[in-house]
Amino acid sequence: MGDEGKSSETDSFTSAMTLNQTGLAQVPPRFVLPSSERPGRSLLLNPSTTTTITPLPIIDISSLHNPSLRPRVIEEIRVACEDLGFFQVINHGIPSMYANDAIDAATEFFNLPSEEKMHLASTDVRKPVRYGTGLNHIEDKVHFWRDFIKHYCHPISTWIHLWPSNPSSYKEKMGNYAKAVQALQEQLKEAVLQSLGLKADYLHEDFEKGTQVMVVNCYPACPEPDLALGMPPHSDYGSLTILTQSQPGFEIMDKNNNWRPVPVIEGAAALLVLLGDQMEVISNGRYKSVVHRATLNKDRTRISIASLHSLALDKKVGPAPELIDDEHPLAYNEGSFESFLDHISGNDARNKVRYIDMLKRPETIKANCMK
Ligand SMILES: O=C(O)CCC(=O)C(=O)O
Ligand SMILES: [Fe+2]
Repeated sequence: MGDEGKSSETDSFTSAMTLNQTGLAQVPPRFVLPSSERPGRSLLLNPSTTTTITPLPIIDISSLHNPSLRPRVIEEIRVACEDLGFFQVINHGIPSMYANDAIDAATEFFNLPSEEKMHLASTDVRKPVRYGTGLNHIEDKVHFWRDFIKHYCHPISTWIHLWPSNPSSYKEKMGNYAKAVQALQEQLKEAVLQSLGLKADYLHEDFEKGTQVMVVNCYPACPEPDLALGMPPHSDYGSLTILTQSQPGFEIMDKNNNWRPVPVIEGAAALLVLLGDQMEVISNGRYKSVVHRATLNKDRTRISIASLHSLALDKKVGPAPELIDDEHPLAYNEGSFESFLDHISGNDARNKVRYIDMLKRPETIKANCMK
């Protein structure tokens, strides 16, 4: 790497955009991952693969409102959830302007001088607004190539005054997108529950008391994208995540442990839908939360906005009783995300322990291994 002489220079970076503008030729050593964790093994990028690549599901959900066509859409959702825990939706009713405006507001925010953003900096995962960057020492030990801001949304009226007030349009643009995504999530959650054979209003009151957190990520262009990651592999803890990305970089892991890049579909305004750990538990393991990661681009900064929807932090989530039977014995213990937070230390981004792993019943893990 030839980085020794650079360390004082790279240590002085305090923001993703600052790093971007310096035109570094090499990745500073603290971002370089051990070779086994580097990203260069995506299925589409690996010519030696013999697996047949099936396209990732894109579901047109305009017919969800049509009683006679709804079952067909629900069936498509069931297949995608069983296979990948992931799908993209089109014709979802959210004008593309909303996502574009939110991405523009995020870009303006991340372009601000770092001193301004640092007012919101924190490593406390329970903070309602939290700015962090892998490019300085907020997240010590392991550094990932991103800046991010996380903020609570649900209900927006309670939290929005805490969101950034610079750029001045941030609250309005991010707020419009957040509200639209919350409404979409409601429809998708009902469809996913129905696809499991549950009632659309299963745990309705608990979901009403749940949370929506927007995670707004900025991944600056990276001179050596094969050596680092923007976000390490993880699954989201909630029920559903809805994600939009300005550039390619998002990847999911399929059943064969292959990384599958999710391209940006030009003109389609597709939104990405990810099943989280809580949905895996509710489904008693029929569906699995999707493991995903963010890779980096050499020339372009990438923004992604992940809207994480979950049951309340203190809600003990367990499998739906309707989904436990002789063929599908109880596979998870009940447990709240709050109790998980009490058990892990430090920042989620560098913690390899997953919430779902805390909930899996040991005898089920053993039984699955023996299959
Ligand atoms: O940036 C991405 O595409 C992934 C973001 C993500 O997984 C998250 O914020 O939880
Ligand atoms: Fe995620």
